[in-house]
Amino acid sequence: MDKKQQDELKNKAAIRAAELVEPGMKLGVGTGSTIAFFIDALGKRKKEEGLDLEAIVTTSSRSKKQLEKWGFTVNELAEVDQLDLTIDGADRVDVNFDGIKGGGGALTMEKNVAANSEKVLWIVDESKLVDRLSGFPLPVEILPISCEQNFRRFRNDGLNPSWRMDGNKRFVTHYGNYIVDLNVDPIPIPRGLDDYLDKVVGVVETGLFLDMCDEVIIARSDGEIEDREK
Ligand SMILES: O=C(CO)[C@H](O)[C@H](O)COP(=O)(O)O
Repeated sequence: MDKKQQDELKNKAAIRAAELVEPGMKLGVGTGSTIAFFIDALGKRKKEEGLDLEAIVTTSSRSKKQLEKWGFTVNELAEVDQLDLTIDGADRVDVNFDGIKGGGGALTMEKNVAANSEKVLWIVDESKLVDRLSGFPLPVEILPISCEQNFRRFRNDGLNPSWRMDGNKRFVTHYGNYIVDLNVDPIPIPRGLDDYLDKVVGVVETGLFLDMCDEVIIARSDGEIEDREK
């Protein structure tokens, strides 16, 4: 599938997801190229139908800017008690609705927003669907203070780490941290790896999103849009 076809699929799935947003909702909005299509579809609903939301929270300055361009007022998560629905993309989704996220480096915000949402919906094209989490490095956000020690620890523990780069410099997250991508493919026991990473002092968050997603909208290459609920 070339990029143009993949973008068409992302756009189709994004339009379907935007139809599920109800007036008055408190909505979480993720980050990425699929979500950029979703924000445009949501913005069109605002323009054409006057769609009004009680609150909208997002997970990157990129998405925030795009939402504001469509006239939405963006709230901070801390100002909102509980979100009704969060719509986001994903890098990989397995048969249990567990996923890898953080390809765009926004995993910490994305996980915080998802964790404070009644329902989480991911929109993906079918290339992201896998039986077991595989085919995409696992992003881990780490504090700069102990980053060298933690990088060595991951290497010694066989997790094949690589630094996320931005040109010839290390990529820096919204919170001023680094991202290490772990090249474990497939991830044999996602819960076990998440528990291990959770115990490493200096790990801020991982791109393993386990037991968080409730629904996935999948755009298939045959043109069909599939809506799977857990
Ligand atoms: O987790 C993410 C950003 O941190 C994105 O949701 C994920 O990378 C999917 O991106 P795209 O829609 O561009 O394929």
